[in-house]
Amino acid sequence: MSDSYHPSQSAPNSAALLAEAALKTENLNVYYGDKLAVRDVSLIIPRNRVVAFIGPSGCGKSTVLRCFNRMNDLITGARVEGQITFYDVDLYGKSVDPVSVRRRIGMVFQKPNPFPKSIFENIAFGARINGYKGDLDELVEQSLRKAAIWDEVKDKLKESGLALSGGQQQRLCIARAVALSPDVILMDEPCSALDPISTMRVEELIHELKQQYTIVIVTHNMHQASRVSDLTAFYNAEATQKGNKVGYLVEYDETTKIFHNPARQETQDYVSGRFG
Ligand SMILES: Nc1ncnc2c1ncn2[C@@H]1O[C@H](COP(=O)(O)OP(=O)(O)OP(=O)(O)O)[C@@H](O)[C@H]1O
Repeated sequence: MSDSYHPSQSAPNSAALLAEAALKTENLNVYYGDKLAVRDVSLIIPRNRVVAFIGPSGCGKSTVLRCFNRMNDLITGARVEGQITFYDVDLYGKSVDPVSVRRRIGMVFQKPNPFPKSIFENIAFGARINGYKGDLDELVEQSLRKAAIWDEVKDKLKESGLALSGGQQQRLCIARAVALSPDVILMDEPCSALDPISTMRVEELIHELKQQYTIVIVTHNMHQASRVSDLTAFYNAEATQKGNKVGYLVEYDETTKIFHNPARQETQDYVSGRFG
């Protein structure tokens, strides 16, 4: 085990953690084929908090994020060891249906990916196939309002979601995730394809959404991590003897601590831009 790994620092004992644990990983290892991609991640994602994952490219941020809603199940050869619990239920337990996991733990991707359908159908479609029995008009309006895009689209609900700007498309995708009433929303670099104004809108939206949802966001933008998150997990990667790189969690704590007074020198080096 590397000198840089200190398990005690992967579980902060801070005020931000006083909320109930929504997600918890214990000694999580993720492999692609026989290659270990991330090792020994233990952390708690508290309910109704925003947690940012930061770190250099390839350190496993997206890999860990995808474990939270079993998206890695869809990648041939991907394998998880250790435990992930979602409100104390083993997320990888034999009786757990990955599709229902993804309903409760939604995901927004780097590139906005609306369905090639109307704005209305982008929201209504998922609800309908999930057997939603309520008023679809109401659901569409409420979801678009929660994603702060209702005013911009309310007069063109029949138009294609693909005709919206990139920033609007991303908020539409957030509305689509919200419409399924998830507990957690995972966001994998949700602003990296957006201009600064759209980015600001999405960041404001994250602030609003955390009243109701738990959010985990992967971001390369450290200003964004410091603006939007309550807690930050810093990952790094190191070369193994075989010459592969393996990611690990260096430090996890309140965002202000990670950015202004981290416990580890490698965190300090990264947040001050000295590497990565
Ligand atoms: N589908 C896949 N198949 C095989 N290996 C993968 C796959 N996805 C990721 N990896 C490997 O797992 C490791 C971690 O990748 P991951 O994308 O999780 O890192 P990341 O920190 O999110 O990187 P980035 O910031 O560049 O998105 C890398 O070595 C990567 O090559």
